[in-house]
Amino acid sequence: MPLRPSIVERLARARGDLRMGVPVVLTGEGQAMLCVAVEALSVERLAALRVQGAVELALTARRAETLKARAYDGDLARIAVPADVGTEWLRALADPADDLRVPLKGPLRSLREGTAVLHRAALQLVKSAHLLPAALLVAVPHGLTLAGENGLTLLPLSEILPELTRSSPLHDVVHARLPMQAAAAGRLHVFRPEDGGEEHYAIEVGRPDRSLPVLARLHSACFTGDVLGSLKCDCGPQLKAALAQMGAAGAGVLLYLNQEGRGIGLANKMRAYSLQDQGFDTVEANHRLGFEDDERDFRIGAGILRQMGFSAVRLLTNNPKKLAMMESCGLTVTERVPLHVGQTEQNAAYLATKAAKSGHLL
Ligand SMILES: Nc1nc2c(ncn2[C@@H]2O[C@H](COP(=O)(O)OP(=O)(O)OP(=O)(O)O)[C@@H](O)[C@H]2O)c(=O)[nH]1
Ligand SMILES: [Zn+2]
Repeated sequence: MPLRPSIVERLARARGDLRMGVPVVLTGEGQAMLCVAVEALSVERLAALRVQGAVELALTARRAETLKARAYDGDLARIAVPADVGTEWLRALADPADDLRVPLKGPLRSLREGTAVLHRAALQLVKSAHLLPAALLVAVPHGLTLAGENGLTLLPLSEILPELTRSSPLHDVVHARLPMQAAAAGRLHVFRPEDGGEEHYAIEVGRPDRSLPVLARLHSACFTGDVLGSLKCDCGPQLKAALAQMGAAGAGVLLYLNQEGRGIGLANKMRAYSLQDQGFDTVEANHRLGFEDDERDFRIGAGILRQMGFSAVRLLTNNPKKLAMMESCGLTVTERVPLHVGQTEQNAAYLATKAAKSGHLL
């Protein structure tokens, strides 16, 4: 292997850069652009970007819709950033926290000339870094030289696009016995992706027969529900009930997928909770932040199950998308096992919204 980092390694580095507010350089379609995440932007970096050229803001069409800004590129909007605005102006466009208090943010001039391919990649990158989906971009004439001279991560579009859409291979780095309250015969496997992303866990209960459909649960991390016992969702009781059911049956597999907040990360989920306190439901809150309802990659769970030798599942879920994704990844779902536990007064509206808007089965 050469010393130079591969594109997968540079992408992992770029996510770290973006979280720290360090620019990366995107190239493609004969263009080069500096890119910084708005959430991590400092006053000094904004000044340094302005020295390089005109600054543009990329927002998802979801966020643009709330801001009443034109999204000429379909799924995203490119907004011209006036020379006299500061980081606060930009942050207010990225973060809906004070939308209700300050509804008119603008006027916003959307750009329609040229291409949005680098902007699109920039938004995918900041999302994958679990930041607010808002990026600042500046076109520069010599991206390669600029990156080399300033030690910036260079990301050619042709190399990163396939990586941004594929699911990284995962490796079972370690597994060990873990007796649990719900099942004395437990075993925890830690799966680590090759792309430097989140690790995921598989909890095997008993020794499930690989030739038979296994009782399985794909559980997405919910720090608030799983650990703190939040009453706003049903995650904690679902986790407990799934393990208890596997313990009682003597066999099963629970995947604990680190896709907090349906894939947007805990900070963004807390932003969504704050919007929910302003009266928006779980889906509306995601949209106002600029995300889709559900940003999870369900292929990960299917991949882990296959790697563990399972080909058929009895899936504990109320989410039809999980069933569809299992099937499309080549796993047979022989049965959906409903998992209705943990309904509270506080989560009744949340569960009703999931049923009405996200197709959850009651
Ligand atoms: N963005 C966002 N995420 C939430 C909210 N409430 C819970 N979550 C997250 O939603 C996910 C719930 O995951 P799962 O328990 O796998 O749920 P599901 O898709 O409803 O499917 P089943 O439980 O299998 O029926 C977790 O990642 C939670 O952190 C919310 O209001 N906003
Ligand atoms: Zn939850």
